[in-house]
Amino acid sequence: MKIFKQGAEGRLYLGEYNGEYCLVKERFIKQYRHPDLDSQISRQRIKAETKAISRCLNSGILVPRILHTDLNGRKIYMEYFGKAITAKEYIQRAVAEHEDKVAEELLKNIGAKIGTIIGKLHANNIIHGDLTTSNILINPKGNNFDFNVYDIVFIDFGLSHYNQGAEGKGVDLYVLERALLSTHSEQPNLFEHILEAYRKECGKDESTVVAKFEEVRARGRKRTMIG
Ligand SMILES: Nc1ncnc2c1ncn2[C@@H]1O[C@H](COP(=O)(O)OP(=O)(O)OP(=O)(O)O)[C@@H](O)[C@H]1O
Repeated sequence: MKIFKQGAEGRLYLGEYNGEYCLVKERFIKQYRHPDLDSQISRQRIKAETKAISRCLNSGILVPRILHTDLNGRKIYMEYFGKAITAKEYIQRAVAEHEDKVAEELLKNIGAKIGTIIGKLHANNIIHGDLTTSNILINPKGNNFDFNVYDIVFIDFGLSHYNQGAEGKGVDLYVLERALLSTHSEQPNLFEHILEAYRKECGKDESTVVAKFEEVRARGRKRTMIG
């Protein structure tokens, strides 16, 4: 068993299900939590992830297929994108490996693509819950990595939920903006590129959601100032 990633919440490893090579995501038991509560949270996350993934697939949004869930074993077996890198890595490499103008164009394109997908998620009332560039995969279409030819795959739906209201969507955008500000502080235009494409895609509630996002952001600023 090859451990792929070991974090505080759980571990990822490469496994097999029904003869298919896959990624297994296992959540740890938290000793500090009451066992019943811990088991409830873990089940809730796994269910949230599988539900959101099936909603995404029905809406034509690329996500890893779920091959199997094991609620008692706290495991999800999912499709593994072996050639993919995270959007975080893509953005860092795009900037490091290209001249400014080319890099700006690549960032504009990826921002537009990401914005369109988040717009689609929200048009289908899927709130991701943890939008960061580590939770977006860039999957090359060919065998060799090409900065222009790739699919975008959203992952990590454990904190997701289904909600038609503007608040959840506004918060989703705010979480992403904060993540970009801390992870990609040298690319201040990235969020604007995302928001521009988002507005075109997210449907009839577009202006209500963006107003809500601005309200959430203003609340966040106030909190930061007060400390
Ligand atoms: N289906 C997949 N195919 C390829 N790589 C993946 C896949 N799912 C996750 N990864 C990789 O593993 C990393 C962590 O995945 P994920 O965010 O789902 O796990 P997590 O335990 O919730 O992590 P964290 O708590 O840090 O968010 C991703 O950033 C990505 O690099």
